[in-house]
Amino acid sequence: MKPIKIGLIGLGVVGAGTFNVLKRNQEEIRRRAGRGIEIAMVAVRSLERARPIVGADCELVTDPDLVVNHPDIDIVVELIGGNDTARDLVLKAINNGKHVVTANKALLALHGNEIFAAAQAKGVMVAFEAAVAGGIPIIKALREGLTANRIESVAGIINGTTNFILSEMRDKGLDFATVLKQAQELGYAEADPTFDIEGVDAAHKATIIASIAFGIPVQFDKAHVEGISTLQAIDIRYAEQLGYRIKLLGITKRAVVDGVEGIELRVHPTLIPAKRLIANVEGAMNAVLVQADAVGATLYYGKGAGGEPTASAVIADLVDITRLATADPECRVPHLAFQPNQMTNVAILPMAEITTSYYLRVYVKDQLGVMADLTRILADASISIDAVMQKEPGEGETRTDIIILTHQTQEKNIDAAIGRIEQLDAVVGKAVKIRLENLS
Ligand SMILES: NC(=O)c1ccc[n+]([C@@H]2O[C@H](COP(=O)([O-])OP(=O)(O)OC[C@H]3O[C@@H](n4cnc5c(N)ncnc54)[C@H](O)[C@@H]3O)[C@@H](O)[C@H]2O)c1
Ligand SMILES: N[C@@H](CCO)C(=O)O
Ligand code: NA
Repeated sequence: MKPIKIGLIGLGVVGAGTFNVLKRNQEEIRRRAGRGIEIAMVAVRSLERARPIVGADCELVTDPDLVVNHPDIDIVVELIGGNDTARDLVLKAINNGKHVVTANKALLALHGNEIFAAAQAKGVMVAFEAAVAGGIPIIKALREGLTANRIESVAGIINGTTNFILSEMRDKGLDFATVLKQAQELGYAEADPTFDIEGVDAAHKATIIASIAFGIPVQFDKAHVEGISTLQAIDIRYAEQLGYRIKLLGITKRAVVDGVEGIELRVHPTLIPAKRLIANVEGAMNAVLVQADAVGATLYYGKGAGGEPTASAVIADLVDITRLATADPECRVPHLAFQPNQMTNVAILPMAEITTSYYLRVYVKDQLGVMADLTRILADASISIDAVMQKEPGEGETRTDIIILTHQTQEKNIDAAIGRIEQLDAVVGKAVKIRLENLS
């Protein structure tokens, strides 16, 4: 059988990784796919930089339209990132009857519904394993391996850059800016690293996960997104003293509020008990914890970023498409796990309605009665306390930190209580609130 022909757009970290792995393992991959996978054309910005990577035989162009319009290309691999051009190119490729592989989570989180509908109409596949947790086959696991289950929740460390930053800050006491620079040099960070730091990249991935886990459309605009830029080193230390690690988690889970089913979809720094496996995922590594009714908890761990780990996922998609290209479209795995006409409209819940536990840090004047005031306000709001830590004021200081861990309550309750706490005379400035998940 003749090799399947690939057109690659973008030869950066992931593009070059894909080229290298395909070349290195081509014989093994051919034996698995049933036919060869050949990169026939690559669209790049700089021909000079690309030639040494692709070698003499591959056609190099600077116009990506030549790739998506080429009659002999079967699969277009989009690895340029961003939204507008990538959306245009992917839709053109689909309309030209080509299958698409993309690592672009931003594109799918924002335009996935449109892209999957177009692909469905044309009978082509859009594969995106690399878009979520890079090399970890989490899309495969959720869409296929766990297909018997009702999925209850997914919680993951799904941004390598921020996990690397949090780990290095905690372990080595390095400052934020130094570690971010290292993450950029190592090829983990997005072109715009604020996407990593502010939780946007993780929210793109969580949005895609929510859709596949629960059979709902992709709805990035409904996700709650908080990053690590305002996280203070002192809270990482206090959390550790209380037996917790702070991780940036992407969380999506089923919830019932006032008898109505909803879906939580949120990204924020989260305290996790230090003894949990996922709390010990360090550096740029990713991990995704899935709770499902039949299988129970399963944990997926590996490299979520970097050229070759991400290429591993891109090429797995190429092999899948190669195997399924001639199959009846009805028999292929649905893009979002559920058949397109079986998606539901369960609403994403507003943050006020979500339920979790909390870490509170309140900076107080060290005076009699302040602890009693804090506990009374929490008791009035029916919020029970799990642990309290009061720090001794430093030498010559009259103010100190009180740290409280709460049991589960709704976000609107804790916010109302914090409002009252901040009005106390003894309380200085704003309270720090960090969500806490036991992830048992
Ligand atoms: N780097 C990772 O670890 C990683 C992991 C998973 C997913 N991703 C995703 O993979 C995609 C690519 O990421 P990357 O890290 O390789 O980025 P990158 O910046 O290293 O590479 C992108 C390349 O595309 C080229 N490019 C941009 N516009 C182009 C155009 N119109 N025509 C031709 N070339 C063009 C750029 O010159 C650059 O070489 C992004 O969507 C990213 O979110 C990256
Ligand atoms: N910037 C992303 C790349 C992988 O999607 C990360 O740090 O995880
Ligand atoms: Na993946």
